[in-house]
Amino acid sequence: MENSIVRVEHLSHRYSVHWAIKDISFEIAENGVVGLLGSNGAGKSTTMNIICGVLNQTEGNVFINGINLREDSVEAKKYIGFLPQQPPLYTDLTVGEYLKHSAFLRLMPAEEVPRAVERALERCAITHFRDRLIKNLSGGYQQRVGIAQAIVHNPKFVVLDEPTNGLDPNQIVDIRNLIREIAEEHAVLLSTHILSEVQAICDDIKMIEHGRLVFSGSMEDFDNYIAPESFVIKLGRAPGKAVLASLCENKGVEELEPGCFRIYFKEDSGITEKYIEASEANDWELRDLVVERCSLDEIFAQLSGKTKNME
Ligand SMILES: Nc1ncnc2c1ncn2[C@@H]1O[C@H](COP(=O)(O)OP(=O)(O)OP(=O)(O)O)[C@@H](O)[C@H]1O
Repeated sequence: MENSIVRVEHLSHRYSVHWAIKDISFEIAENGVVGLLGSNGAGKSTTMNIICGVLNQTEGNVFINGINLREDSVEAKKYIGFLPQQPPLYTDLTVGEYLKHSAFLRLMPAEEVPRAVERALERCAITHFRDRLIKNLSGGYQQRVGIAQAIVHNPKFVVLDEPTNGLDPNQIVDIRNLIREIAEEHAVLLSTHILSEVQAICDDIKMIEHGRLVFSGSMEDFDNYIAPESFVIKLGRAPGKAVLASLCENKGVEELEPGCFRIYFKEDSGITEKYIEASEANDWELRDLVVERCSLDEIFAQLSGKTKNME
C-alpha cells in the first residue's frame, strides 16, 4: 500500500500456551477510519494492545510510520494516540490540567504544550469546559476528553477502543461526527461491535475471528458479506403463499401472520421491485416492505466457521 502509516507483519501472540492471534498482517492508510471487528474473545484487544505498544507480541512485527515499534518504541509511540475502552481519566483534574498532563506524558516539548492543549480542546469542542472538573462532565463529554488526550500530541495514528460504548443516541452521533473529522487528517483504527457504527463511519474493515484475520477490505466489499437475504412484506389483500412464491426465483416464503410474509431470496436482482409492481397490478394493497440484513453476530458466526482449527 502506498502511504501506509501502520504495517503489521505476521503478528502472533500467545498467552501461556494459548494462541490469541495468529499470523495477522495488514496495512493502514494515512487517513480514514478502519473498523476492527470481531466477536468477544476474537483477539481485537490483543491486536490493538500490541499495535499501541502496550503488549509485546510473541511473533511478527509492527511498523508505525516506518519505525519498528519493538525496536524503538519511544519514537514510534509519538505517532500513536490511544483511547482504551476505559478512558484513563483523572476525574479530580480539570479538563485543561488533564490534557496538559497527557501532553507531557507524550514527551511533548514544554513550549508546544499550551498550543497543543488548545488545539485538542477546540477539535473536540470542549474549550468551554477547560476549567471544569472531569468528574462533573456528562459521559459524552468525558468521552470527548478521552479522545482529546488521544490526539493532544497530534499523532498520525489514533486507536479508539469501542469509543461510543455506553453513550446515549445523541452523544453517539456527536462522537461519530468527531471521529470522522479526526479521520480527515489522521488514520483512525476503532473497534466496535455495532453494525450501524461500522456502516456510519468506517472506510475499511478488518475482521478477526478466532485470532485470524478473516476479512480485510473496503466498506463496499464488506457490504457483500452483509448482503440482504430476505425481506418482509405486509399486504392488505394478500394472495396465497404459493402465488407469492411463484412470482420470482426465491428460497422460500414464510407466513409470519395473516397478510405478512418473509421472502428469502438468492440474489437481489430487483426482487423487491417485482413484488411492489405485482402488488400494484393485482391490488394486493402493499402496506410495508422491509429488507432484512444479517446482524454482526450472524456474520461472526458464519465467518468463524472457517477459522475454528487454529492450532
Ligand atoms: N491476559 C490474558 N491472559 C490469558 N489469556 C488472555 C489474556 N487476554 C486475553 N486472553 C485470551 O485471548 C483471546 C483473545 O482475547 P482479546 O481480549 O484479544 O479478544 P477481544 O476480541 O478483544 O474480545 P472482547 O471483545 O471481549 O474484548 C481470548 O481467548 C482471551 O480469553
